Amino acid sequence: MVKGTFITVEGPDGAGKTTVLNIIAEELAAEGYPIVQTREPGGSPIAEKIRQIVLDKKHTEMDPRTEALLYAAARRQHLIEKIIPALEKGNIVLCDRFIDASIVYQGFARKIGIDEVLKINRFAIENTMPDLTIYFDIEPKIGLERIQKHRQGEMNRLDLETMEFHKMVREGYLQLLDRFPDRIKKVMADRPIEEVKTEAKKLILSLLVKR
Ligand SMILES: Nc1ncnc2c1ncn2[C@@H]1O[C@H](COP(=O)(O)OP(=O)(O)OP(=O)(O)O)[C@@H](O)[C@H]1O
Ligand SMILES: Cc1cn([C@H]2C[C@H](O)[C@@H](COP(=O)(O)O)O2)c(=O)[nH]c1=O
Repeated sequence: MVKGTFITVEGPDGAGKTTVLNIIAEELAAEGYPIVQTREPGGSPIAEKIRQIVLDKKHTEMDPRTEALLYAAARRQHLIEKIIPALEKGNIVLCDRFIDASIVYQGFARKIGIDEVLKINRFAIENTMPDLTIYFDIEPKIGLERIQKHRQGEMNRLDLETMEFHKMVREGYLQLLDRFPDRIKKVMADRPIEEVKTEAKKLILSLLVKR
């Protein structure tokens, strides 16, 4: 039986997910919570190798379905090697992106189709879904400007997509938010880091007290 709590963060590129998750993970760990922080694509040795392939700027010829399969494969390996064992031990797993990213980026923005992408992801995750997903909402222009300003050298293949693609990503997330209001909670991410962190942490703590 799974004893832990599975929490994911999602949102357009540059929304501040990683920055805020790092702070929350550190604070919760210092407060005594058993935290396992991880990310997608990646989070385990094999999945990190897949990450290098899928995000490589040189791979401009990658087919959308190949891309979707690589994300799903990385997800499967990460789940089996890291997420499920951590949940079985009763940890709180904080994961930077998960299945919603595939639904939005590959299903919606790449136009493969949400049902097609869901099918391969159901195969990958069986029935392990997050207990809570915090969606960091931001206009893509602001998110991309943040990335360009602070970490231009680290722009990956997806960051370099068209503005139209990034607008579709946000639109896709907003549709998911409407579809799964019990699981996905929105935080406005175009505010100072401290404010975004406080609101996201509140959502996490309110879930933890219920369990
Ligand atoms: N609230 C904020 N206000 C201003 N700058 C921010 C804020 N949050 C994060 N940043 C900065 O924006 C940049 C992108 O942040 P971060 O890498 O955390 O975003 P992300 O959502 O994880 O992006 P990606 O999904 O592309 O990895 C970083 O350089 C970070 O310092
Ligand atoms: C899990 C997942 C991710 N993506 C995209 C989203 C981002 O543009 C990159 C990951 O980079 P990050 O700096 O670690 O956020 O990959 C995707 O398209 N599909 C997915 O399933």
